[in-house]
Amino acid sequence: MTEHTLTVAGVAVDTRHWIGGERVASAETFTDVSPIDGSVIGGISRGTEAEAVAAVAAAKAAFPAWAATPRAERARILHAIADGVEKRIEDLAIVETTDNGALLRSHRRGVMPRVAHNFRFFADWLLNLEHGDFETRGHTNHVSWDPAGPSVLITPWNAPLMLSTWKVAPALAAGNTVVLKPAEWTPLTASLLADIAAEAGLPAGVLNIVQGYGSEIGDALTSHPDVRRISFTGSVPTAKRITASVAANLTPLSLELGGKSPLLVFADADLDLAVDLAVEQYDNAGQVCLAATRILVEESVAEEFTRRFTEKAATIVQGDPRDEATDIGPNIHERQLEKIDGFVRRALDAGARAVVGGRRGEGQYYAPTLLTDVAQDSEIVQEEVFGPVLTLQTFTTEEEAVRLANDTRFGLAATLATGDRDRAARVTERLVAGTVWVNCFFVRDLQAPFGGSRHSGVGREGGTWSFDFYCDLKNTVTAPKGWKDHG
Ligand SMILES: NC(=O)C1=CN([C@@H]2O[C@H](COP(=O)(O)OP(=O)(O)OC[C@H]3O[C@@H](n4cnc5c(N)ncnc54)[C@H](O)[C@@H]3O)[C@@H](O)[C@H]2O)C=CC1
Ligand SMILES: O=C(O)/C=C/C=C(\O)C(=O)O
Repeated sequence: MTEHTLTVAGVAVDTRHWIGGERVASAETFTDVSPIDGSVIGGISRGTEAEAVAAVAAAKAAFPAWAATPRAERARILHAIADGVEKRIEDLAIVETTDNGALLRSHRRGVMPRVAHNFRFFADWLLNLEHGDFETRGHTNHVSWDPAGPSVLITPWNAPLMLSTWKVAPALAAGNTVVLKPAEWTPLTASLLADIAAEAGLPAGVLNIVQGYGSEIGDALTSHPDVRRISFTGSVPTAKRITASVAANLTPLSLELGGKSPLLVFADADLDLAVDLAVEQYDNAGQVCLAATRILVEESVAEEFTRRFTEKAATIVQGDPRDEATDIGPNIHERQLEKIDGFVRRALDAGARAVVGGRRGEGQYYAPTLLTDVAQDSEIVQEEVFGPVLTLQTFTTEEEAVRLANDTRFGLAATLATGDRDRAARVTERLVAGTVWVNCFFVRDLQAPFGGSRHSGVGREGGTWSFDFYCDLKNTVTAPKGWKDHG
């Protein structure tokens, strides 16, 4: 324990950066606050450009040796990190919940096991890399995956360790070194990951973590000429800024951004299932990029759907995310709550009706909200709120349903509730979305491509898409003749 250690729910967390295998403190700190009750968790090193540059230098220095480390050894260390995550699931879960307010039970049973899986999955991916050689007019083509170099990974607060390790694990497996910049509202579990990685034997400089405000250190990271890959999850405005900053170096960029995804409920659907799917969109207090926040219901069942939805929504337990019985915790930050409430106020002023909720609760909690009487071109239908706010619109034909579903600038996901397979196939084909769920939601598999079209992102993550992004793919074509030993 040092003066830089915080005790968070009984867990020791270092508040400094992790650069070149050492803890580095900034002269200044920023204050980390728990959304559960607004209490101050403590001061975290407030990174400067100098520390951002030092982290890239450490990643650059460590790159040749890590890239040359045999695959089996890289995979072994990644599995050791997964072991470390599994041993510390309880610590990681309670620290994450304290920091971002998402449900403790989800962190324990779902999220942190997935964090370990991220490392195991990409370790195994590395060991099974293969693209069979193939021939062109007698010449042999051989594909190889060269590590790309230092990679900057910038991550958000809504699923901090899960979304960070989604990037860290494939980058490390591919042989890249990493500078991770966690979101300033949720800095803690990244620091624990540094401890776990060091204990697992990850060499110094292979994983570096710089804490701080994106607005202060983001450009230093993303415009750095030694950075070979950048992967970002977060908002569209920040993505645009990063895109501009990488232009000088043409640094390859992966962007996973927001959404305004539809849930289409057809009259032939199992209505109870459709209602369950709709209420699920409040999970994590609506702070999920994939959330289907626009409910589109076929006119003939809209009244009944709304009745059942309202009944079901009334049973949602909102409160302390550490309680097993809680369904929805707080929103991340006062600033975010003001943003959410602003969206709702403006929608109500414009004539929307709050069938459910429509106001702030105590502290950092926002009442689960369903708004009807909203126009397709209104702000509340077009913009990502990132809070527990859903809209409900109706349609009368399949054609209209598809048109409304596709009519935003996003294209991340879509969910269908229908009892008709042919309809599901027809509609799915016409939807602009990176993921379509039919009669289900949030069934996720790391093998699947994940990401969005239009303003929802650039590129895909998951499986081969993540792994290949962090590599310089090379095809070597060898002639059949010319070898001295063959004459
Ligand atoms: N798609 C998603 O998963 C997410 C979407 N959002 C959306 O963004 C809205 C605003 O949330 P914010 O926290 O402000 O998102 P943000 O996009 O500003 O933050 C995400 C990450 O980007 C970093 N960042 C900020 N400015 C940067 C810069 N100039 N260069 C490099 N990195 C920078 C932040 O420090 C953080 O680590 C939300 O209301 C929501 O609509 C936010 C988080 C996640
Ligand atoms: O958990 C997943 O598989 C994906 C989660 C993605 C988000 O919550 C996000 O990017 O906001």
